[in-house]
Amino acid sequence: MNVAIIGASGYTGLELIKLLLTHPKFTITYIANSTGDINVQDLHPCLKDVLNIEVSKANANDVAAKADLAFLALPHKTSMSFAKELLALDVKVVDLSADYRLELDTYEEHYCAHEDKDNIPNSVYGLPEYYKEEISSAKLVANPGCYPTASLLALLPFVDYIEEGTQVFIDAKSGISGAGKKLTELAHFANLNENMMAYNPFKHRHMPEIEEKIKLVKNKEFQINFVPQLIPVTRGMLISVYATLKDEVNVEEILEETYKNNEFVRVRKSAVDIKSTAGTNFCDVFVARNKKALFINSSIDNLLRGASSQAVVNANLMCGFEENEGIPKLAYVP
Ligand SMILES: NC(=O)C1=CN([C@@H]2O[C@H](COP(=O)(O)OP(=O)(O)OC[C@H]3O[C@@H](n4cnc5c(N)ncnc54)[C@H](OP(=O)(O)O)[C@@H]3O)[C@@H](O)[C@H]2O)C=CC1
Ligand SMILES: CC(=O)N[C@@H](CCC(=O)OP(=O)(O)O)C(=O)O
Repeated sequence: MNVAIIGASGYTGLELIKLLLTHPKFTITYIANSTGDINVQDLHPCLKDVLNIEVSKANANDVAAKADLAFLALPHKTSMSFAKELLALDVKVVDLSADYRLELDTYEEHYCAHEDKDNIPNSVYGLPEYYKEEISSAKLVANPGCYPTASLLALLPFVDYIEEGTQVFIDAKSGISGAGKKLTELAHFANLNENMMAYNPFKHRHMPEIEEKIKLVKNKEFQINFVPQLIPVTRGMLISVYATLKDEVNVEEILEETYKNNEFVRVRKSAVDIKSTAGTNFCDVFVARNKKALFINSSIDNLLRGASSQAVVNANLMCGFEENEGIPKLAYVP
């Protein structure tokens, strides 16, 4: 199966290149960024003597001539214009941006005017543990955001047991690669080194994504109080959910039961850490209870489970391959 990567000069684009180079069923036949006219080895010096391919200026007709499926590792808004053209040319799309993740109203409230409204109903939310069947027959998969991936995998098993009307708090910590390769004052070494800070508390665009998916999957409405924070690491994401249960239920059993047939969620017996999932597609989850107080803890690699390896899992399912083909399990430890 021939595949294209658009946005190959970015952080998630590079992760896609690395995953697809060693994938047993996919072959990279086209890679692009906004300008083209450069060899991938000059774009990413880490690929010297590993991959020798010219990077093109992104063009949908060229993608359709060379590939059956395209990964869009593009900023939101840019993605939807490419996706629209590619789908019309019968190319399957896995979109890593936010463009097809939300219902139209929610999207337009938190992002911008949508330019491809017709394809929104055809898109499937690419969280395989909850949408596997739909992903398998999809032509367009909206890969979830990194924060929603880790938060939903932690929270969804417990939604039916949380006291309605109570507050759910999500404390979310991310490595700086979550912000992409663009330079910002926040990401400046002197600002982030040996430092930590919250940003956009209760206002982040992933809060409505989490609320919307809880409603769609579990038909329950919760006020999610989401606080993202930056920590001085390159990759990794640690989520801590705090909530109140209706009853003193066996939370360990609920978690084990939910994920017993899911290869890429590991239920841990103690609090999780980010190094054990870095470099992998795993989401590690741990749960603890103090009377009716609930603590759920999850960790992922924001660039992999939060973006590129989850995108390849979705592509595997869309193409009828095994979910785990070419998906990394060995963490960058120590
Ligand atoms: N980083 C992360 O942890 C996660 C990111 N995501 C999402 O994935 C997407 C990619 O993120 P990330 O890799 O971090 O972003 P980066 O900013 O690192 O890379 C963006 C890429 O998009 C390309 N691009 C921008 N505009 C165009 C255009 N008009 N035509 C062609 N290519 C274009 C850039 O190319 P050029 O070099 O030419 O500008 C670059 O390759 C985003 O939507 C992001 O929100 C999702 C989950 C996690
Ligand atoms: C650390 C950091 O800046 N993280 C990004 C989220 C990355 C991500 O998953 O964003 P998408 O919804 O665009 O896919 C942010 O807060 O905007």
